[in-house]
Amino acid sequence: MTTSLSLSCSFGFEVPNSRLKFRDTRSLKVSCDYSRFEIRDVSYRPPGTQSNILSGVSLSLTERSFGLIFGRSGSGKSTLLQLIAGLSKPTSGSICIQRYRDDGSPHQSPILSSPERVGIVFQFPERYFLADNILDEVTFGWPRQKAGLPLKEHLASRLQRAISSVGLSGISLDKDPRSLSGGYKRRLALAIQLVQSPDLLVLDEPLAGLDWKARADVVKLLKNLKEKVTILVVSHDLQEMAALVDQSWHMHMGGMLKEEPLPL
Ligand SMILES: Nc1ncnc2c1ncn2[C@@H]1O[C@H](COP(=O)(O)OP(=O)(O)OP(=O)(O)O)[C@@H](O)[C@H]1O
Repeated sequence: MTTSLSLSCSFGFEVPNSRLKFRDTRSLKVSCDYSRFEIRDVSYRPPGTQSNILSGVSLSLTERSFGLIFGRSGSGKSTLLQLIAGLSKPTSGSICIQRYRDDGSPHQSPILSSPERVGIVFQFPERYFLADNILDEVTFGWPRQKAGLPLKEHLASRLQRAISSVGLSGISLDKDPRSLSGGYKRRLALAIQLVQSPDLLVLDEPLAGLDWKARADVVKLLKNLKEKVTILVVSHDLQEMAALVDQSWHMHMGGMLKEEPLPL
């Protein structure tokens, strides 16, 4: 006789096999909470202007899934990413992380999203590299002299995790970031954000300007990353991204967002 033990996934809790077989007749159920990243009725009008760029935008993305926003140029996609990353504030509405019980009921009051919880990789991130070696580029802004040993060890382990999760472990950290190939520059841009352990990673056109090989390389990397972090992408490259996408939204002109399948 075998019994199924069903385990549902939790935030920050790895369950490699979701169904385990046991020699018993009793059915055991172990279940856990999950989180969703939520945009609730957000509108945005830039200060000093008369019309909204975004109007009543709502979106809900389950943790460790991959969301994609597509739409015409000028519809408001990049503006939405900037609000999500905390670079501008919504005129109305809220952006938060909501925990749910496994029966779907909200667990507690939502936590308002803050810039530390979100990593953003802009279009052509390599244009913003400042340092002349990879280590300085990734650790830019970290405490230099004052940090004690425990903090330094903690930062070093985060650095190691971020570097290896984007497949840069084999590359010398002394290397000039500008000498990397196009695909590796994108890996570095992702590592810079991952080192902050964000809850959400937002990427604006991650494949733009890359050759076919680097594009395939970045898609493969994103497939691996989505196991570890929630990802929201703005992209025109729908065909190449399709296999990764769990949920998709169409940004219509006038900044109105609707959940729609990819138009392939
Ligand atoms: N600060 C601002 N003040 C006034 N208008 C703005 C401001 N920022 C963006 N816009 C306008 O808002 C609209 C949406 O811009 P946004 O860059 O978000 O579009 P997008 O969908 O990301 O376009 P693309 O795909 O070309 O990047 C555009 O018409 C843009 O000119």
